[in-house]
Amino acid sequence: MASQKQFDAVPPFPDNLQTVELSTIPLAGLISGDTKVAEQLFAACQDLGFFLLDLRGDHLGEEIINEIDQLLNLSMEALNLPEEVKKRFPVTPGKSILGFKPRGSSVTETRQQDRYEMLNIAQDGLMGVTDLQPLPDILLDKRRLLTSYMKHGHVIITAICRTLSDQLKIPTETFADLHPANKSSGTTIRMIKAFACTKAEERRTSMIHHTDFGTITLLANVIGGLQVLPAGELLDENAWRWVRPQPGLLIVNLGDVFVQWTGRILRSNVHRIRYAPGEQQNLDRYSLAIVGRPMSSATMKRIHNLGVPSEEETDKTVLEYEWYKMGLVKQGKWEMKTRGGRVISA
Ligand SMILES: O=C(O)CCC(=O)C(=O)O
Ligand SMILES: [Fe+2]
Repeated sequence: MASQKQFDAVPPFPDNLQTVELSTIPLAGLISGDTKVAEQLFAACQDLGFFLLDLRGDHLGEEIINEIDQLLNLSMEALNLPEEVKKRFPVTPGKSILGFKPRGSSVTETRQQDRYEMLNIAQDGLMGVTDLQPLPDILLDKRRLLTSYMKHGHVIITAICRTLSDQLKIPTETFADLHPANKSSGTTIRMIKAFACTKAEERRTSMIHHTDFGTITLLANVIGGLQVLPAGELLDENAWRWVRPQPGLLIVNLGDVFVQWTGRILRSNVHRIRYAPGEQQNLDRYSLAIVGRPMSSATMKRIHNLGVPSEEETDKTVLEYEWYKMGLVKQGKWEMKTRGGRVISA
């Protein structure tokens, strides 16, 4: 998450909102393999599939906070480039999420147009697995910063993978080995701009509720807007809870691949971008994510065989499964619901 400086520059997140209680995991304890921290992380990944990662007071963590500050500023510059520039680097609908996604190209739960833009930059290009995708100069100029952040994200993802494997009592490197930085994957750095809402009718969903497809998402933002649905019904607006952004804390959540790999022990929770609350609503909201995926050739097959039988087994590769899910989502045939979170019964 960004530094205190960035938080001081915007109106405060209101105190009177219903927020979700998230576990706070210290990065230092995660990396050093502290047992209590590992247990706490595993519990959070089963109970909600969301937790906070405290980057403060750790050398690597402080470096990451500094990079996030710079990259949030870069996100603002990139997403405010003239439309004709952004249009030269577009996503390819149905084929690739790399590039700029324009505002309003998807819908929300009310079938209204979305209220966000985003840019995805591939890990593959930054790590030299493939050529870097075409990008505007202001981003090419920051290639070193983007690559460094990507590598740091990979360190965090690897540490979380090791902790989860250990807690599931399978070989430590099981999940980490499926995330090599030098093999093709759908992992991206994602920059998002959710638009200010100055009129009452604009205070609605910006990005529709969803679960993340991959394994681990690392999210940094300053202005509120993210909501999760801990329990209850999608259409019950009272069941949604706000996530309070905090300086130095990354928001981490698990995606669908971990649910499949663990026969639904780990949880991929529904979330969405609502609107920025309180006085923050007058500002555009920028968020920066590393959307972590395993290597594309990995399969979705179950890896962990304790626990209950899973009714959603599939042999598809990660890449095949992603487009399969996207296809069903487009046709409105994919039930967007929280999955996983089962207690190990063996
Ligand atoms: O920006 C946020 O708060 C959440 C973004 C998100 O959920 C996503 O990109 O999958
Ligand atoms: Fe998400």
